[in-house]
Amino acid sequence: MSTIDPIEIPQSITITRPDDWHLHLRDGAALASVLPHSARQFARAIVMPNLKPPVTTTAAAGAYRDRILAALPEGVTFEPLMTLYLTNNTDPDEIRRAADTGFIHAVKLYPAGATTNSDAGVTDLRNCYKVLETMQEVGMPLLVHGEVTDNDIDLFDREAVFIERVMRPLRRDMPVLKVVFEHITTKEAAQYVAEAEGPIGATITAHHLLYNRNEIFRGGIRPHYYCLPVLKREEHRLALVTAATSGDERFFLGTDSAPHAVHTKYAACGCAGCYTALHAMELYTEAFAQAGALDKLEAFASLNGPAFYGLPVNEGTITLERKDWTVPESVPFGEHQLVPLNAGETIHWKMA
Ligand SMILES: NC(=O)N[C@@H](CC(=O)O)C(=O)O
Ligand SMILES: [Zn+2]
Ligand SMILES: [Zn+2]
Repeated sequence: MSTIDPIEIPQSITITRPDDWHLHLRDGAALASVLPHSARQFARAIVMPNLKPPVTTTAAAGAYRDRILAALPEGVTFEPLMTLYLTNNTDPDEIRRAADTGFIHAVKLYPAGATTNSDAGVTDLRNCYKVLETMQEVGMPLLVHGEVTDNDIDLFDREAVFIERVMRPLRRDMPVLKVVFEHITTKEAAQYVAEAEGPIGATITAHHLLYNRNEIFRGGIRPHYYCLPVLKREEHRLALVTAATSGDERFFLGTDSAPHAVHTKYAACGCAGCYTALHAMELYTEAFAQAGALDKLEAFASLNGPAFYGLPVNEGTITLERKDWTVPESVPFGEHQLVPLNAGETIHWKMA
């Protein structure tokens, strides 16, 4: 993967322990399989609520948090930062209850039908204005899967159209609401976030920093590179790399690691999602090294996210070494198997 002269790149890099600000942990036996991968690298993660059924109440989020903590291996510390799934019917009182818990850190907007397990999502954000006002009042961030779902809008344009049709009107009407534009994939989104007024941040995945849409079709159709929002053209990847390595504190790490059992990826209608929790920090380090910006990795991975969420920076550090290793072909996923991104490929950085 690396394109830079090896002598310019250090043999190792040590940074403050990072967090993952966008993660899918699933539930049950699947949760127990994937959780150690994240906990090995990250101290905390914003845990997505798109379970079946979705996590729509404070009580459900509390129970899910308990299951996550119970699934942690002996002696491993990891703090799940819980979220609620916004629906057309979310009650403003639920937001107040959530804010009072101290363990619910955000509310997630899935436009209905936009992605995996989004059927219960919001059909029209105007249904939610009372709830959004309450969120604004109590300082609860709104995390946004930013894609329109209209069938007349091209799949590759759905994020850019979302900015104009949903993001700008929303933020004009709710100027104090903290918003995270999740897993941004386009130069339009990167530019919007960099220039917008008011409290806004964005997460960027490792795969959108490393790959453009050719990767989905290289030598044949490769379902493990299919996620939503889908990988975009090279010019967009370059804009994301520029944003992530800029030092701008609005941009922070969110893997969007989204595990799906192998038989649901190799299917006539395969699921969207890339599994990167296994080697996330190695992939981000690769992306920053390729850009000659390893000095900007710590801000992106460990400092900007806590600043946005008003949480302390982690204690302790992690070290990544320049060392080749091969990503396994598959890993257990409950009673099934899961194929990680880059399965069978050589990665040039390894967590020490
Ligand atoms: N990113 C994905 O492609 N899939 C995610 C959902 C999401 O984050 O949109 C999933 O839960 O599988
Ligand atoms: Zn999403
Ligand atoms: Zn996601």
